[in-house]
Amino acid sequence: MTTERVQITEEKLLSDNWYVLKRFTFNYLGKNGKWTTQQREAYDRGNGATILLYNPQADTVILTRQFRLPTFVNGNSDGGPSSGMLIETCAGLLDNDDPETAIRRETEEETGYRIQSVQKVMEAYMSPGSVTEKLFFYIAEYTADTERNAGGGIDEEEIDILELPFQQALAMMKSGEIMDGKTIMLLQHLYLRQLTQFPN
Ligand SMILES: Nc1nc2c(ncn2[C@@H]2O[C@H](COP(=O)(O)OP(=O)(O)O[C@H]3O[C@H](CO)[C@@H](O)[C@H](O)[C@@H]3O)[C@@H](O)[C@H]2O)c(=O)[nH]1
Ligand SMILES: [Mg+2]
Repeated sequence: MTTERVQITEEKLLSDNWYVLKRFTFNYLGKNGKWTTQQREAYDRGNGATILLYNPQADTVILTRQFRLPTFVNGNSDGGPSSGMLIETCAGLLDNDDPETAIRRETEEETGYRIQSVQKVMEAYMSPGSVTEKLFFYIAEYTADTERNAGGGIDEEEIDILELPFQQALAMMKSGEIMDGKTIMLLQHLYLRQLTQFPN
């Protein structure tokens, strides 16, 4: 890939053991008008989608909880039973689907809910210094009558489904019990929407 300011000159595969880690060498035109040669590593897991399920009548949300190894090795471990467990909005990789198809699939696999209409909230790069992934954010309503199966994930996944009062989820964000970026973004989005009649 080449633009007026950036020319990628080499792409070296460092690992494709699971997802793909590459080292890029590129020429970069600085603000001072000089070209430098630089290197950066980038981890490519494809793009993803995430969703907050909200029941407006009951004022509750559906979140998930699962073991996340990277958090376990970076402070999320008190040695107790919740070591490495992270509370998150339902999320998954697109796996060649468009974002809306992917989030419907993931919602059913992980939470069991077969949702009707989904609303797009935003798109965001979540870790732009090292991870290529762009995440597509959604919100959808569910009710006690929404069709559902057991959920819990596929293959080796062990995903707990949490139905929480929205106010409790907000309090857990403030107390540090919820520390996942995408989850905080969606909870804050819903909070702002309620507070300000922010357009959907
Ligand atoms: N064996 C093996 N499995 C892996 C590895 N890395 C990931 N997996 C598994 O691959 C599956 C991918 O599940 P998805 O539901 O598609 O993705 P996700 O891990 O939930 O990712 C979503 O959440 C991330 C964390 O917040 C997001 O970063 C990402 O965007 C995505 O939306 C998970 O079961 C995960 O454990 C690996 O190195 N080895
Ligand atoms: Mg997932």
